[in-house]
Amino acid sequence: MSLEVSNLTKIYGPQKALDNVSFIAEKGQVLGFLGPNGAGKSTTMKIATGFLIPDFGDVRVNGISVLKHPKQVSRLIGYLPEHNPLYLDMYIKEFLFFIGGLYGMSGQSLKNRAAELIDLCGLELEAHKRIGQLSKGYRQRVGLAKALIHDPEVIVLDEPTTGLDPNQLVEIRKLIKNISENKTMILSTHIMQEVEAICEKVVIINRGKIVASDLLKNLKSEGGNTLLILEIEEEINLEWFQNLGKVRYLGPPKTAVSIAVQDAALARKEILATIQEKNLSLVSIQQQERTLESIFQQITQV
Ligand SMILES: Nc1ncnc2c1ncn2[C@@H]1O[C@H](COP(=O)(O)OP(=O)(O)OP(=O)(O)O)[C@@H](O)[C@H]1O
Repeated sequence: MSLEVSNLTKIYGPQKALDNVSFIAEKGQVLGFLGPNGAGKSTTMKIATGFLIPDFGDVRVNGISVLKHPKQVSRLIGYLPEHNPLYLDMYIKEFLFFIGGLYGMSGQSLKNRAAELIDLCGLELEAHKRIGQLSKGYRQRVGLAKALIHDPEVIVLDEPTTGLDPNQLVEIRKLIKNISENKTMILSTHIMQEVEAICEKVVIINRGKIVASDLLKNLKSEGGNTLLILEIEEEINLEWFQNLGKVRYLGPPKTAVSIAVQDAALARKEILATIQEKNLSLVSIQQQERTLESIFQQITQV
């Protein structure tokens, strides 16, 4: 089952929060939806799950329009919103029965499904507590169980690990990876390690526009596997190093740049030759493997 986002535009007053956003998430492939704060991730997720109407564009789940058939689509999608809303006075099971009821589930099949999710989401030991008594990590697990109760084909998770401690983080990531099998999953985040650990495909949004969309492995190899960080005392003109690979300023000030290169040894020689030829003062050249984090910074920093 695919989720196809087509030409979404959303305007808030004078601000275009989304500007012609399109991408496709496909079955069996976790799609990491990345962007800095305020880029438009949650707005896209809310529209995709039928909670917000766009000014232009549509989202189709298996060809079914969320604008024309919001109820039908909501049965196909499980959504964990950024601020995971839960009923704090309810017990976990009671809450899952309540949510299942909203999807028309009842009787033994609902009981079985709730028990299955309590097990899958590692909630057994806490099952006797009210949701308000749970830690943040366990509340996230309840949010995941809630999103999965109706066994949706498409799962949309908006920053599911924000605020978790390192142990909870690893556990929840494992859980997300497990439940993603044979499903279509969109995971919105700004944590790069999370994407490296879970996702096959990456879509990067910046200031409401899609700036990259590719398989993670393609994105990482594109434009060179090594990043050279050059700092000199003078202001750098990007054109000096453009023939070596993708160059971006790291500042202001414009005295440091990152250059994504294929052949680091050759590029270093050429950089030194340019510095000598132009009589510039070298501060440092550092070499890093190109990680998703450095790609993200290169793409989303001005
Ligand atoms: N209801 C609203 N009214 C006005 N502006 C809004 C509203 N909702 C979102 N925005 C603006 O739209 C832009 C995109 O917001 P959105 O929440 O989608 O970003 P995000 O990528 O999810 O950010 P974060 O990572 O910080 O959660 C932001 O500039 C935000 O202030």
